[in-house]
Amino acid sequence: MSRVTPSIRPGQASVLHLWEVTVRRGSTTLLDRISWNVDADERWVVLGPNGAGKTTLLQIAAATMHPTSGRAHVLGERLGAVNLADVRPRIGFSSAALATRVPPNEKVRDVVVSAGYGVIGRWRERYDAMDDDRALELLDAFGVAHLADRLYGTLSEGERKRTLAARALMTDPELLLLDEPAAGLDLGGREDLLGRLTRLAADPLSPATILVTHHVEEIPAGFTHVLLVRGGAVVGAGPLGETLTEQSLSKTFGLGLVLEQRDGRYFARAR
Ligand SMILES: Nc1ncnc2c1ncn2[C@@H]1O[C@H](COP(=O)(O)OP(=O)(O)OP(=O)(O)O)[C@@H](O)[C@H]1O
Repeated sequence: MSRVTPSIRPGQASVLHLWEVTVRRGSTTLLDRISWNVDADERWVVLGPNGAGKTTLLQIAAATMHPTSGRAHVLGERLGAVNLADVRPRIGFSSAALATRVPPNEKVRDVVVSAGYGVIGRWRERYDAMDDDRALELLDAFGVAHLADRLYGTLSEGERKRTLAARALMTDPELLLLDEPAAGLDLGGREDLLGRLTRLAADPLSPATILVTHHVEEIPAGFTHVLLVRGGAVVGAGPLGETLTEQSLSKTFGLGLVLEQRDGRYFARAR
């Protein structure tokens, strides 16, 4: 598949715009001239095998890492030209790395509400009743409001994932980043979470969303676009229906795959 041709400047609706973004660490190239644009009304899946560069890409999108070369605009701000701390509160981010940093003795409602201050773990910040109401509303949207007063450390893997997804939305972000939100969930937990993400995707008021996964089965119905990555480079990018094919998926994972689609969901197996 040919390299995606980028426009030079981000458009009006662009929330993320990468142009020839390369990330190197020593002699290793983590990302190799990635060009990619995400508009405000789009819901993207980033799909690729282990080590493809997905988490690195998400760190650029989260404004927590600079490219070694190339240009990255996040929410209209060019990385390197602005203080990244100004951009970060406008981004909701849920990841396995964050999950391990939440103190186990933190109340679930506080895990969510403390996102308003960009901190992990409630300390001396003052939150008003509206913040607490919003945190409860979001916990409810992910089906875990009944756990609001439990300690985070007592939650199951699936309950933690849902709590962190609620936290990611607490600041009403303009860009929502979900790194493997369904990893480690059982079948029921995965399907429940995907149903909630499908409803989120369908809401026109929801932020632009980027979801990283290894599995096509974890693509929520209603997501609109896919970025396929392998070896730090783009294999394909565009509307899901036309970009995610047996051929492109096989190329992304380096093996012959059969891909099936039913009711907006995808299923893959080795040929
Ligand atoms: N500081 C570093 N120095 C050298 N190589 C690195 C460094 N950080 C990451 N890498 C390598 O870069 C590649 C991309 O890593 P990344 O975590 O972005 O991949 P990923 O697609 O998220 O993988 P996974 O699906 O396994 O989580 C991996 O091969 C990783 O080992």
